[in-house]
Amino acid sequence: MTVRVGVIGVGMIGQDHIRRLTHVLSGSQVVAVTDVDPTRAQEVADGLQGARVHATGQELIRDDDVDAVLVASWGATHEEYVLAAIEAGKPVFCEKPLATTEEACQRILDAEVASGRRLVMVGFMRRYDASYQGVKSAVDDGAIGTPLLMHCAHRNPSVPPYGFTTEMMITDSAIHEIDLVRWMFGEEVVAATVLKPRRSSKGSDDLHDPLIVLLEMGSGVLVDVELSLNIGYGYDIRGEVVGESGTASLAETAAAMVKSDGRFSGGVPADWRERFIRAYDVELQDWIDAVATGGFTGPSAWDGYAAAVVSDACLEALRTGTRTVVSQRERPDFYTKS
Ligand SMILES: NC(=O)c1ccc[n+]([C@@H]2O[C@H](COP(=O)([O-])OP(=O)(O)OC[C@H]3O[C@@H](n4cnc5c(N)ncnc54)[C@H](O)[C@@H]3O)[C@@H](O)[C@H]2O)c1
Ligand SMILES: O[C@H]1[C@H](O)[C@@H](O)[C@H](O)[C@@H](O)[C@H]1O
Repeated sequence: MTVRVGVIGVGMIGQDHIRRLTHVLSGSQVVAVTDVDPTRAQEVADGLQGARVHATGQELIRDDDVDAVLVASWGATHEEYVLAAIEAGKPVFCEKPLATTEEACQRILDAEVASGRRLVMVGFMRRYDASYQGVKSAVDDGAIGTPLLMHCAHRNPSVPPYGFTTEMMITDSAIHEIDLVRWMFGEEVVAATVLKPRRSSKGSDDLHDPLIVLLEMGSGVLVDVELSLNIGYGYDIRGEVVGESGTASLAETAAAMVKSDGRFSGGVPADWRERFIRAYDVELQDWIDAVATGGFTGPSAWDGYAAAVVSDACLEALRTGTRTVVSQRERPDFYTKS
């Protein structure tokens, strides 16, 4: 079966996912697109054979020729589309974040549980990255002993000078590490603290960049996350778990290390598209395969909700400057198979 996909939001990642669905992966075809920028939607459709443009996301979801929906619009718009896809009984891949508040994620959970079918997958692609999987294997196998700490760095070369707020450093960027550590350690974050170091002059005046986020896991594992969103030199994602008897770190990602003239050098990825290109491929193929067989896979709406609860606690910690306890609702049995 070829899964006929409709894409809502055809900006950077929407177009990148369309490229992989069309030219890299198997079993799917992009048959419809929409965007609040109709010119952009038309340009993207023109590059696809026979894809139609819908005026709205709601209209695209109702299209009988669309089997499954991919949401890649701005975070705050995800909720309405995910809810509409659930109502239409169609599988939906939603880019992170699932929604930008705990309340919005709760509405999605309630709707999916009421529908009786697992329809939502959230785009937390780092779980599909070979290097993160290697670190997780070392943790799970006991190769480094009981885990005690994790150090993370999330460095973007730059973010747009307008529109990217300090809060988005949490909701849009740190949300990756929030999901990642829940997956890495198989437990929940119970408290969060956000520290504001000296501000970089490279970001916009109202952006407090960098930030340090401290996440306390239920077992006592402490995670520190450096968020530097105007680091300049490239897209650099780092992670190291410290255990009682060893450490496990993400490897450098350069394809080659060149040694010459008494020096060594290697490339740093330009952006997330380059760094996680394989992870996105594996993640979306996994989704397409699950949709084709009527199953479900990957990070669930519960994972999206759990990350949003922590992200909300981080925002509170950012506002108040204090350690903030995370409390989540009881996990419905519906999500125990994740
Ligand atoms: N997993 C990842 O690593 C990753 C990487 C980049 C972006 N993202 C996520 O993907 C989403 C899009 O990010 P982006 O970088 O592509 O942004 P972008 O601004 O490049 O693209 C977003 C597109 O959505 C459109 N849009 C906005 N509101 C809409 C609405 N209500 N209906 C239809 N279209 C709408 C915009 O016009 C734009 O074309 C965000 O949620 C972001 O967090 C995830
Ligand atoms: O939306 C992007 C994307 O999620 C990237 O993976 C992340 O590194 C950026 O910080 C964020 O702004």
